[in-house]
Amino acid sequence: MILETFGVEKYVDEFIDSTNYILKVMKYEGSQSSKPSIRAHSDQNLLTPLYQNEVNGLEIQNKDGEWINVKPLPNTFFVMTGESLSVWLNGGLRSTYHRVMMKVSKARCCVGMFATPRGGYQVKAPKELVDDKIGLLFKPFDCEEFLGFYSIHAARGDLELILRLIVMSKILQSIIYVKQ
Ligand SMILES: O=C(O)CCC(=O)C(=O)O
Ligand SMILES: [Fe+2]
Repeated sequence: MILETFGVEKYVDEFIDSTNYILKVMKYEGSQSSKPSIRAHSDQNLLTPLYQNEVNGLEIQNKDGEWINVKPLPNTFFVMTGESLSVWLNGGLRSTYHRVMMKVSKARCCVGMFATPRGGYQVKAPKELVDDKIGLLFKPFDCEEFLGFYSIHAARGDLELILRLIVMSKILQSIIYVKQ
């Protein structure tokens, strides 16, 4: 549906063939802490459909910086866009900046299907989405290589570098969106 919206549905097969899926089951104990159970971030993959057991906790940030509670609806998936999709669409969709804040004592269970570009596939916007006005906004990259680099540095505790990368990506994002 997203590819159709952007008029690039001819890439659907290539897109699906180059995607891996990781199913993650998460459980958060109930808590009323003011600290997030998952810090604010954007997923680095393509898309994340989430199913929640009707317990609040997920929040997303809007363009004005306000945190909005995502009300879990029965029999409904909530789909978040990741950084790789944003790159593939040449900035056409913004990745969803989100966090988990537990405010109730009831435990929250959540299932997420993380659709991630396969290793060896270069995430690059198709030519139809690159015009003379905005050009190619992001350097093509291999998501698996990037995630490997990211986790090695996170495991080494190289937090300063990670934080710098996150700040840089946020600055780049704001420059790109101001440009648009
Ligand atoms: O539990 C959730 O609703 C979101 C989890 C999440 O953001 C993640 O695992 O990246
Ligand atoms: Fe996430």
